[in-house]
Amino acid sequence: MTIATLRKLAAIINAALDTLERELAAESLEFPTLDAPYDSTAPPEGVLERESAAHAIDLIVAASSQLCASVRKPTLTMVELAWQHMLPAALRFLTAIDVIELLADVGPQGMHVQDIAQKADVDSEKLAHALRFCATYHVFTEVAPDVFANNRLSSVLNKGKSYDVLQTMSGSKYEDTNGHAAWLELNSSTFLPAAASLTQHNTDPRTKFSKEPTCTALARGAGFEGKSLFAWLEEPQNGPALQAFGVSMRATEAWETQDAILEAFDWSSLPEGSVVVDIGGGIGNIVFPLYERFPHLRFEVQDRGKTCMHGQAVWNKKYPDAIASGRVTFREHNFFEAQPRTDAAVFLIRHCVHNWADAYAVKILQHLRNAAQPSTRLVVAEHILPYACAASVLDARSDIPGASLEPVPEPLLANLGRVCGNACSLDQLMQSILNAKERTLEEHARILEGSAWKIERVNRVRGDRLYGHIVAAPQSRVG
Ligand SMILES: C[S@@+](CC[C@H](N)C(=O)[O-])C[C@H]1O[C@@H](n2cnc3c(N)ncnc32)[C@H](O)[C@@H]1O
Repeated sequence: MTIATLRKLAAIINAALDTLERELAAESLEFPTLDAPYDSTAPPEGVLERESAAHAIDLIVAASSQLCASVRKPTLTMVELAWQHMLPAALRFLTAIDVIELLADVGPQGMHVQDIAQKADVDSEKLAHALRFCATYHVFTEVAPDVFANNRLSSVLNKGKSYDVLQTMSGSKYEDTNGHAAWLELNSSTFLPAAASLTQHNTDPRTKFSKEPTCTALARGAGFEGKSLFAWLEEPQNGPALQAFGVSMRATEAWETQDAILEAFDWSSLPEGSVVVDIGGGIGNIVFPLYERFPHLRFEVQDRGKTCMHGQAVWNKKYPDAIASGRVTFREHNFFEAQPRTDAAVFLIRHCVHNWADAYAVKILQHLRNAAQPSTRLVVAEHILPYACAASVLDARSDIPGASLEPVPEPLLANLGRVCGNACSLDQLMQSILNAKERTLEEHARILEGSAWKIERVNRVRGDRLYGHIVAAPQSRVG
């Protein structure tokens, strides 16, 4: 490492800022300020979603975090990493007492902690320190000593209801939200015991090689060994967690390029009345944009019984005609049993294979293969984990259209470091709560080939380096 290497990182940041400035200036727009709430519909946000701007932002995130890791005293960085769990703990506290919605009502001048504490009936000193901790990581702005306002980051956790309405609610506050507050709640409470138990689980001779969903770090930590996460979530005492889980799936849409599902497959090429079956579709949220944009298609969402019931209620509220007209159906179906729909044009499976170790994932995919017609296509929507080193021939899989990744500038990590951090965190979460994983392209290819599907192409919507839609066609039938 030399100063010249550090300057290369700074040059990457400067060049990427030039790109952002150019793209925004072309439309007489400014970069959105960190001090104002996030509005995904504002014109600058549309520009920032475009491929070239999104890539420039990735380069800034990768280069700036690599620069910080390079220049800062290592002991300070490692101490900071050891404390990372405190941030979601503080955010959960603030979300639970609806601070974000309270601050949304007062706007940029913010509110004094004494007033927030009085309304929320909590200790003002503890509250001030939690808010300052978050503001130090750019979530909330401390506009004056002990006066805090929402900003671009904190506003993402807004549950979309006024503070006063939230105080009158007896049921889940997460219903009809963007899912981000529910995702925070789930990860900072329900899933938290997994982190504390991971080392014990991975070193105990009884459990360290387990690939079973019933013998996980979370099951050990939360005391439900012998049951799977999904079965445990359905127990009566876990009603709020199950509901938070369902709603939090909405937040997962932010992992992908906006409305990526619309470009994940050539949906318009499907004949009138074609059926798209969303396997393990949860409440059917990924179907929302497809339902709106492609009126010639019909949809079946399959999941476990309770989730289907929840999904039907969500659809009846959001699209009263959808189920009534028969264009959307829900079916309780266990994807480890024979697939009842043999007329599917597309089997869509999003964020399900990452919940299972390879042997289980192959079983799920085999059932789909056995129900496929020659024209049926499988669309697997998942992360495609890039290696942290320069991509090998195997990772690029250059024989598969769309699989290769553009090289990144030196000296960045090949997976753009922190840009890949969320996918790697999810990978670790999957391991600790389900003995499962996010997969590299090689790992995806292995389970698909093992279930007689042949990858036709990988759609990386608008150049997305982390997330892919793998389109596969049936190979010769398996048993
Ligand atoms: C991570 S969620 C993904 C939901 C949805 N596909 C999405 O992308 O938002 C996994 C889904 O698999 C469902 N699931 C788990 N086990 C299942 C099974 N044996 N049969 C059918 N669905 C199952 C869960 O209920 C959950 O809705």
